[in-house]
Amino acid sequence: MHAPDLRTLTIVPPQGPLRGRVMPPGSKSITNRALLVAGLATGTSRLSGALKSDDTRYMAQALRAMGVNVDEPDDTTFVVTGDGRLRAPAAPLFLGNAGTATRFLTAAAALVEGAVVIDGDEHMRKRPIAPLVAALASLGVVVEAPSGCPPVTVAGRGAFPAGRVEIDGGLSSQYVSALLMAAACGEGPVEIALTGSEIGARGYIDLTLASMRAFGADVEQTDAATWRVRPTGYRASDLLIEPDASAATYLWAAEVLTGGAIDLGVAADAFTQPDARAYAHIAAFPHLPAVIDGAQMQDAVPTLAVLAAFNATPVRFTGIANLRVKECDRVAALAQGLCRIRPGLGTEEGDDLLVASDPTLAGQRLPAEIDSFADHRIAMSFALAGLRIAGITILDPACVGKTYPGYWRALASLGVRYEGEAP
Ligand SMILES: O=C(O)C1=C[C@@H](OP(=O)(O)O)[C@@H](O)[C@H](O)C1
Ligand SMILES: C=C(OP(=O)(O)O)C(=O)O
Repeated sequence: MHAPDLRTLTIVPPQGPLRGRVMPPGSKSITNRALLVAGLATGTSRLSGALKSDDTRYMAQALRAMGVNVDEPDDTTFVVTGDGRLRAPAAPLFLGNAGTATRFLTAAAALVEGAVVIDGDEHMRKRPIAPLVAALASLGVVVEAPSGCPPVTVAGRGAFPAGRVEIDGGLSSQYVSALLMAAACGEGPVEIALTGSEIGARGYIDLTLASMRAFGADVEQTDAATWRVRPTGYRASDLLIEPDASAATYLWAAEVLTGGAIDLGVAADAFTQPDARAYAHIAAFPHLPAVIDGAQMQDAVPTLAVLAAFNATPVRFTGIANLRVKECDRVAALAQGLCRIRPGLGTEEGDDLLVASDPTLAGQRLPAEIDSFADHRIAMSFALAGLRIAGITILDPACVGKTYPGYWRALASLGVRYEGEAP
């Protein structure tokens, strides 16, 4: 019943607390970083605990198309063998709606000798990449993206130019991560400096630095907004990838919403990913703070916003302007979904989201069709509302395959049923 090819999924609220053990899949962010840097290394790297999902499949396929050998001996392992070079792919690299793969490979394409076209689906084609393109061009890379979004064409000349590059990471920290990772394969040292406003997602830069260092890169922060990357290239390495913190937020929220006990097999403070910061808020439920700054836990905002609907008091989400350029406009999608459940439950105020909150929602039957906008996080977070409200239907439930293909099965393993499914 919870097969991912269904067009809609209506959740039956469980009768009691959810209990059991569910391990979230491997981190998307770390898997796609590790795949890239392992692909740039010389030798064989074994990545275990990895995520297998749409986003990581696109990265793996793109690397294969550029001559890297990527084997998949089991459901959670990639074995990557490279020779320190990327070759020109025969066809455009299609990366679906994987922001990490698209941004990271745009910078890495400069390492190819020849043309690389980086493209994605209709959603990716609306996600801005102009700041990264401008930064690469300023270093002398021949690159263009006429619409400011993919497709991007890079005419690589086999090396990443040395020098200093400035980048505005305000719209996406992935631009900065992309430059950092490619820079280790520079012709000489590369200095990467942030301009513009402070980037929201510093934690993702830390993840990038950790992945680079795990594969032998030499990168140092020279001041609050500048990194210097030495031209070491990468050394093949084995890596155990931690579970995905963003995926964990749904399980933490399911636990507090149902008063249950879900063992994730990993403590909240063991994560190195930014979204693990959401745990402290989730653990405070139903007393979430009046204002949550989502900047440092961006992908957890949909989870927190749906949880906030059941909170004792209203919650305002700030620092979330760049949620408008994720897989969909998440600020608008969250407001719309919340209002489908009950008019006025979610309101956009500028770029803030105000969740009115109403603990009496729990236990009611409020049939609502939630448009996922092809966004895995919208689908997964509104499923949480379905744990306490009868009649919540998620449209396009298969979109969870972007980062958590086993999500519906994971909830089912905890005792959640879907309408039409035998009890
Ligand atoms: O670097 C990463 O792995 C990510 C950075 C964040 O995106 P932005 O930097 O575009 O905000 C986050 O939303 C995305 O899911 C993963
Ligand atoms: C924003 C996300 O993904 P990406 O930018 O990697 O496509 C996400 O997974 O929530």
